[in-house]
Amino acid sequence: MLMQCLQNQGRYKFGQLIIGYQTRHLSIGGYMNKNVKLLNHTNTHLLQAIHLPKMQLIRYTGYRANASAQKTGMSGNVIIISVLYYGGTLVVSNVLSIGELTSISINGLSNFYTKLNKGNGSAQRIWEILDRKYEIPLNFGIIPSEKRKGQVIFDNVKFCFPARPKNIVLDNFTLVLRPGETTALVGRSGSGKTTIATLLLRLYDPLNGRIVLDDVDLRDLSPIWLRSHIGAVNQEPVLFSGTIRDNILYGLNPNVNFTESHLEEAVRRAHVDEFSSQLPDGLDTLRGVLLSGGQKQTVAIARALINVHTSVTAKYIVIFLSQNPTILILDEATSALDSVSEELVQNALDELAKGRICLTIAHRLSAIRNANTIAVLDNGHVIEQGSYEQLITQNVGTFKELVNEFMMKKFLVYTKSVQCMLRVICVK
Ligand SMILES: Nc1ncnc2c1ncn2[C@@H]1O[C@H](COP(=O)(O)OP(=O)(O)OP(=O)(O)O)[C@@H](O)[C@H]1O
Repeated sequence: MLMQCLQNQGRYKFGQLIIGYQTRHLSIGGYMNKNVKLLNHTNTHLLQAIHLPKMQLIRYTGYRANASAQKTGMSGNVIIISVLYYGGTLVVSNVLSIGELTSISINGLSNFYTKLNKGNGSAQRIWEILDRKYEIPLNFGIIPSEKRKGQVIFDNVKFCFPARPKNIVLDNFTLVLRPGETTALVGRSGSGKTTIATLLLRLYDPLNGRIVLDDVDLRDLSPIWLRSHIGAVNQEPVLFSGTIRDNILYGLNPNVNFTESHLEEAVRRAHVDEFSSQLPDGLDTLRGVLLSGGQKQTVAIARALINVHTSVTAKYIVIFLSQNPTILILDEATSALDSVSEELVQNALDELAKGRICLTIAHRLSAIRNANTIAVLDNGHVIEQGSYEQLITQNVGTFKELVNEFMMKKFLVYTKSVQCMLRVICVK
């Protein structure tokens, strides 16, 4: 109701609505902890990225939640007093013993007290998050008058996360992402691939060096403008409570000319329909958060796809959404899919990447084979770079090792499944 009402009044964007969604549940004490969990560190970035820190709205919904919690508390008290009053009359008329009445009251009181404490703890966490100061101010920086088509350059970037200042993640990292080209990042786990995507989204600033988009340092650009030009699908797409449809459409600019057929096409191409059609309410099934990892990824891909399609006539990620993104980040976007769906979805993503600056991070060969350039990362810098054909023909090198390891893993999986099949046949 609240969301509908505010949306009708055009007081905030659809993405903001999600927070309304989350906080709305605060009024139902039992759900409080579950929903507050969503507001963790990563999601604070998410809020930044989808322009959510409109404190007014969040505070508004926070107050609403607070008011609702108070109402719940008060109604609880009224119920207890009524029970005591009515129970007292039953005791007087010997229908109920004092012991029975006391057990009912103590039970009710302890439930109420537990919920009250849970509510207090959760509300505190929300306020802590709302009171956080953003290190990267959102409403600051250049908003270029025209859409950028140029290249992204990571120029001698050095970076470590503030939480681990001694762990240098990137050192002397230099890479050029060219418009219309797909650049794939490969490397062992922990080599810094996702960190590069994080820096491109300007969730952190480098310690040394710079990242430039069309000769402009990202630090000089408006973060809101920058993020609105980046589309991303990541390893663990964040889905909110609400329907699958809400999760695909969230962040979609309400002013764009969106039609149901755009949604249907994105759903079909991302293969969301394969599982949504089995659900009783299809795309309108609630609790999008209960989907499997692979299903969540398809929903995130549908998000990215719909933004591209609606922008043709008329807004990732998973997490970040943008209207016809100039830059596309695919961070293990198909890692949770089975091999058949992976191939189909990969084709859709390859098409999505056309004409954009695409940064793809993947462990699977199928996701990088078509990349124009593959950069192999080790200890935070590029050690090998070239096309798939160039790198694969090298006799030695990290890329070759990674490919061999990948082939070996694939072979082991294959032999295991053959063994299983043979066992089933023998048992039969
Ligand atoms: N938020 C964070 N705070 C502190 N350290 C972090 C944070 N995120 C990542 N790291 C560290 O930074 C290094 C690089 O992590 P990153 O996620 O970029 O690696 P990756 O190459 O993407 O790995 P994977 O292939 O497993 O996803 C790791 O040592 C990791 O522990």
